Amino acid sequence: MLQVHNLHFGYGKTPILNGVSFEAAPGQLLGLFGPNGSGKTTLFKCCLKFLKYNSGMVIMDDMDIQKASVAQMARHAAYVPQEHKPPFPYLVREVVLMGRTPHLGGIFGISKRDKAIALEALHMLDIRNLADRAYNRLSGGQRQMVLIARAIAQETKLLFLDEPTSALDFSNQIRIWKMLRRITAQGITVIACSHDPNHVIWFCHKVVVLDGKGIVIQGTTDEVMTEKVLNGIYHEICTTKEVDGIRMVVPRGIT
Ligand SMILES: Nc1ncnc2c1ncn2[C@@H]1O[C@H](COP(=O)(O)OP(=O)(O)OP(=O)(O)O)[C@@H](O)[C@H]1O
Repeated sequence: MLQVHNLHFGYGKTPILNGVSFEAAPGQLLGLFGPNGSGKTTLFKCCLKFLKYNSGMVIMDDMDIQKASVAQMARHAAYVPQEHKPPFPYLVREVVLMGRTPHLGGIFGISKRDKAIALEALHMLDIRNLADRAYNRLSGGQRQMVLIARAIAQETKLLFLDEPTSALDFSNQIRIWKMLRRITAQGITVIACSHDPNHVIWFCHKVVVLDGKGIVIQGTTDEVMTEKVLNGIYHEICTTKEVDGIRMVVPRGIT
């Protein structure tokens, strides 16, 4: 569970998050939505203690993150950044195994169980075939899936994903969003940024919309992802349609 109370943060004198408050319950997939530069990554970084917020409170389960050590944070939350390219040619299975670091047991180091969990995460993402490839020689989309596998292997109750399918083909996008929905059914809380309103409508339970100053609106996906709200964000270019019972956003005026 994640609770954010009245969070304030700015870069220097430029405020980005003004009194941000929201909650993501166990088993919820929460979408973080808003135009470029609206503060989504900044909010993630504040929640993960990569940035020090000016005031407010972030609670993970029962833990106030201000009082948490790095090791405690890593046992509570996994993070998939937008982009990550390490300089060393680690193998994919080594990168995924790094997700186990917060759980490694002292002198015993990596156990058979850790290896099995990492392997299972590769299976879940359907990328076992990449296990012995050098991570820094993969395509952007392949790297994105490896990072998601690493986060799954970390076995945390909270997952933060920054545009998790931005580099993926259509089929992999849908596969990954479905998988995120499946893991929420196990009680995991997933918070994911997305620029695709359809992904938010189809897969998220709740959504928080940011605008570079704070929250514009939040609520269930049906309440928030309306034509009116989307046209406010994207300057009147959206229309919503229903196809086979599935609601979708399409751009106006492209024919
Ligand atoms: N280190 C920094 N120093 C100063 N300003 C920053 C810094 N990082 C981000 N910003 C600014 O803060 C604002 C929010 O950026 P952020 O990356 O959080 O937005 P975002 O919603 O994640 O954007 P995108 O969808 O484009 O990834 C932007 O105006 C950005 O230029």
